[in-house]
Amino acid sequence: ANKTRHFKWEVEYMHFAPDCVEGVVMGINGQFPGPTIRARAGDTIHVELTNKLPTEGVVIHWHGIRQIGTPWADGTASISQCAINPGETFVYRFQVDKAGTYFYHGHYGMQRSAGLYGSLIVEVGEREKEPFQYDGEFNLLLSDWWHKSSHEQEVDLSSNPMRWIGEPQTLLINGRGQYNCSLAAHFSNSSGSQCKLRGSEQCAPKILHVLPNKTYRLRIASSTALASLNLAIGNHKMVVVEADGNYLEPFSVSNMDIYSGESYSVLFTTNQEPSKNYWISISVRGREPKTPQALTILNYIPTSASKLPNLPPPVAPLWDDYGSSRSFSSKILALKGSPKPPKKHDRRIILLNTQNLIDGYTKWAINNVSLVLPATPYLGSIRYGLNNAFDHKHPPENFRPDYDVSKPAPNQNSTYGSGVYMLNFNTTVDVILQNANALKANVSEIHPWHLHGHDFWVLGYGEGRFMEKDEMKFNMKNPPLRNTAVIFPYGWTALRFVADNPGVWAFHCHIEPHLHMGMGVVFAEGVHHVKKIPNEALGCGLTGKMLMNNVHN
Ligand SMILES: O=C1O[C@H]([C@@H](O)CO)C(O)=C1O
Repeated sequence: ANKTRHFKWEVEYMHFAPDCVEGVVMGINGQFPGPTIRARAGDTIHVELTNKLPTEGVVIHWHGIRQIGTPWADGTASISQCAINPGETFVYRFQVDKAGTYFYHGHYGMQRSAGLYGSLIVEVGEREKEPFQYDGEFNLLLSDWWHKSSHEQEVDLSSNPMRWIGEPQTLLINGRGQYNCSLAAHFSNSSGSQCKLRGSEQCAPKILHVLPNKTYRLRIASSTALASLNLAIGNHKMVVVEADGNYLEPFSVSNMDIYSGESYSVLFTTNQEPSKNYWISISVRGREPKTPQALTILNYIPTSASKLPNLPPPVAPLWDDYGSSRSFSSKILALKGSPKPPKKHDRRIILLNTQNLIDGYTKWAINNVSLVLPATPYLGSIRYGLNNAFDHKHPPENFRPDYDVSKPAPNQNSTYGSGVYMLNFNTTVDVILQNANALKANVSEIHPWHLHGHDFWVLGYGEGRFMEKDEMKFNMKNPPLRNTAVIFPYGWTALRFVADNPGVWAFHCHIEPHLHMGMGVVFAEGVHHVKKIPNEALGCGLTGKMLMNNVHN
């Protein structure tokens, strides 16, 4: 039988030392990361969220949950709801319809960077079975951490000239990392010192205790604000079986890339020498690494957990070895029997990603429009026909045919916009994400794009500018279903989804500072089918005024 799982949460700032340096984190019920939600497919999650932040609003997005029939519970400020004010309580009530590894996080300003995140794990329904077997499981929620507050980061990003937030000080595994020391200092020839941890500190790594000759499931999700990651387990192969809540055709790797917004399950077998322990390492990929590897230990019971591995930690592929990144991505294919994409698209939207300047402010723009979120959340304004709530100019479907994606833009200026891509209900939409050169010559960055309210099929990746003939190479046989997909430097990525979920949905770069600088678009479909939106989601902007007028009339 399906259950409703009740949670009462309070979001508040608290002192914490995620990387052994005390700072302030945004925690939930005194915990950082927030509490793990565990449920079964078909269950209803009921979170009564009270904002205990003294002076700022908050929302929580349930990343990977499609919110079918509950678009107001998607937790995106200015899109699905008004931010919850200090002292107020908002109820998130939604169904988790599909088993998988998910997480939740703040979706307002830079609150994810402030530490507002946690795991959401959906097990298969009572009478269902996973298509693989294992003896035990662990959960790794990965994130990155700065010593500057998220408020200072926001001011820095919004300044003229922009001050970039820089690379994170520390990578965190389950909210724990070590700043300025390494568990494996004895293997490095740099001056790094050996961490002195007794195990009771907030930053002490969570060790994975395993029995020999068993198979374990590792659930992994990346909530990083910026970093692209690579995970490896010393001496152990991993079999990748799930991505973003969808089963994959299993494949074996010795290390794997994980971009912000992605989740995976891998299986590994404890078939190594049991008198030793092994490293689990998280390293930076895709940006010049200035952040040391994060480490924890795979401990073979009954070997002492404090015995450090006698080999150096795994070495990740070089940060700019995109060949290795592409090769990993190309192995991700849907498990046989998974839903297949419709053969034809009804509409194809091509989205050029550029870094721009608007009056000297550094921004990211999509087809030359940098997203600014309106004061009235779109879901309410579209549902109730409040036409002045956002730009009614349709955002562009494409970009200039003579644009050279391999060079800095000849005209680096762009415009602000809050327009919406209105999708016809139940139609098939292709999105081609087109990467380009950033402001500086010879720079093009990785961007993991995340879609709310849907999974999409990843039909293919290519280099250079997308051409109509590239669709001949789309994988129509077993493309993976996902909610996040990366664009590689100077490349394109082709996605297909069916606009079958009434609501308004963000589609954006999951690098939090990039979204903050405008790197996203908004899709809306079937909004007239949306049932009564709770008033608590509407109490701001023009919908707030509408509610007040209704009371008075
Ligand atoms: O948005 C960004 O800005 C910086 C750099 O381009 C300018 O400082 C960077 O690395 C980003 O990803």
